[in-house]
Formats: sequence, structure tokens, C-alpha cells
Amino acid sequence: MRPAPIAVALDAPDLETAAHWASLVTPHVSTVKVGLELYLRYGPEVIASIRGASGVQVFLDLKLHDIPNTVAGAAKAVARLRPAILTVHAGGGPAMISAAVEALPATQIAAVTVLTSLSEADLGRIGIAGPSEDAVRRLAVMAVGAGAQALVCSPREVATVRAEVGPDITLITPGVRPVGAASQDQARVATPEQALADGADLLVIGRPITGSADPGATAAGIAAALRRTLADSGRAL
Ligand SMILES: O=C(O)c1cc(=O)[nH]c(=O)n1[C@@H]1O[C@H](COP(=O)(O)O)[C@@H](O)[C@H]1O
Repeated sequence: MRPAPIAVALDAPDLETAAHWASLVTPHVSTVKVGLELYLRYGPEVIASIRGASGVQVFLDLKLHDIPNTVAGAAKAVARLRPAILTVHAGGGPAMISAAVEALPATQIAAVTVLTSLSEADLGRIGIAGPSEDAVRRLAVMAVGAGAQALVCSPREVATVRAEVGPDITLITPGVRPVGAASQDQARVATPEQALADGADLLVIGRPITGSADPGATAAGIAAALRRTLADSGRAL
């Protein structure tokens, strides 16, 4: 059985914990995500430690956001780590996104549209004209025009973004919460089944899996639910 399109966010305070989570979930999921917490504590070598012998796809979530020249240099600096996906903030603008795409041709550059932790009220406070769906759509179209092959948005907007950018762009959705799970600091959330049904290609899920009593079993359970969703819609993994 092919692993489910889930990227487990390994947001752990230490490498041992992250590697343990990775070993528990990799039989069930396609991808693990290394973010700022692990990368800044352990440096680039953390990628090899996490990838290990499993061959799991590694998503490097650094959310780069700087002038084009600096982002191009940063992207080249991580090329040797061979991440499958690298995030940049769409708000950095088209030249910055293009610079990342050109600097790292073997990696999918994913442009983060509007952070899933931001509510409609937060958007107003930072001066972004809402509603969030419109802001996400504007940023998505701009990022794809600049060469991004992947986009990060909340599952609430994924159907709109899919309709706008077509089938060839990889849509990645954090802000995923199984029924009954707490939202925590996420503002725009939906269930894994809904995110997939609405067109997401890869679901980023952290604490609902890693904070559970048995991360392997939780990942397997969500993977099974996604398989049922795909089967119901005539798709397969
Ligand atoms: O780029 C991301 O992965 C990301 C973008 C976004 O808008 N929201 C968001 O939550 N994320 C990441 O997705 C993960 C979500 O983790 P949980 O809230 O624990 O499921 C975290 O590692 C975040 O850094």
C-alpha cells in the first residue's frame, strides 16, 4: 500500500524525539517536515539524520522571506540537502519566488500564501485586504506566475485555489484537524477528509499526530480515512 499524502510536522525540541516520531509514522505517510525548530537547533545535518535509511521524502520548511539575492543564496545553500520541498513566503513577491525557483531546480518551491494561524481580524491588523480567501487567491496567482510549483494555503481555501491554478500545481494544506481535535494556534482549519476532498495534494499534520499517545497508530488511522475519501471520489493513492 502506498503511503498517504501526509507530511508529518516534526516540530520537536530534540532530535531523538523527532527521529522517533519519524520512525513511527514513515510506514504510513509519504513525507516528514523539518521546520525552524529542528533546523535552527541542529543545523543542516538534521536532514540526513531524519531521512535516515527510510528514504522518506523530506520537506524543508524554512519559510524564506528576504530580498531575491539573499533568498537565492539561501536556496543554493540548502541544495546539497536535496529537500523535496522548500517553503518561501509568497509575500516576498514575484522576483523573490523566481529567484528561489531558479536557484533550486531539483526542489519544489512552495509559496506560503496566508499563514493558517491568521484569522480574518489578524489580516486586517496587518493591513491585508480580506477576506482571507481573496488574499490567498491573489497571492497564489502571483506565486504561480512567478514559477512556484507548489502553494501552501489553509484547507478552507484549497478548493478556490485549485479552481484558480488548475491541476498541475501541488497544493499543500496545514491547519488540518481531525474531528474533535483542538485547533490550538491554528485559525483556519478543516478535517483531513475535507482538505483532500477539496483538492489538497499533501496534508501537513503535526500535533494531532505527534502529540497523540501512539503517533504511528494515529497516522495509520488518518491514512486509512484518506484512502476511504479517495475511494469515495473515484481516486486512488
Ligand atoms: O508552511 C507550513 O508548513 C505552514 C504554513 C502555514 O500557513 N501554517 C502552518 O501551520 N504551517 C506549518 O504546519 C505545521 C502545522 O502543525 P500542527 O498545527 O501541529 O498540525 C507547523 O509545522 C507549521 O509550521
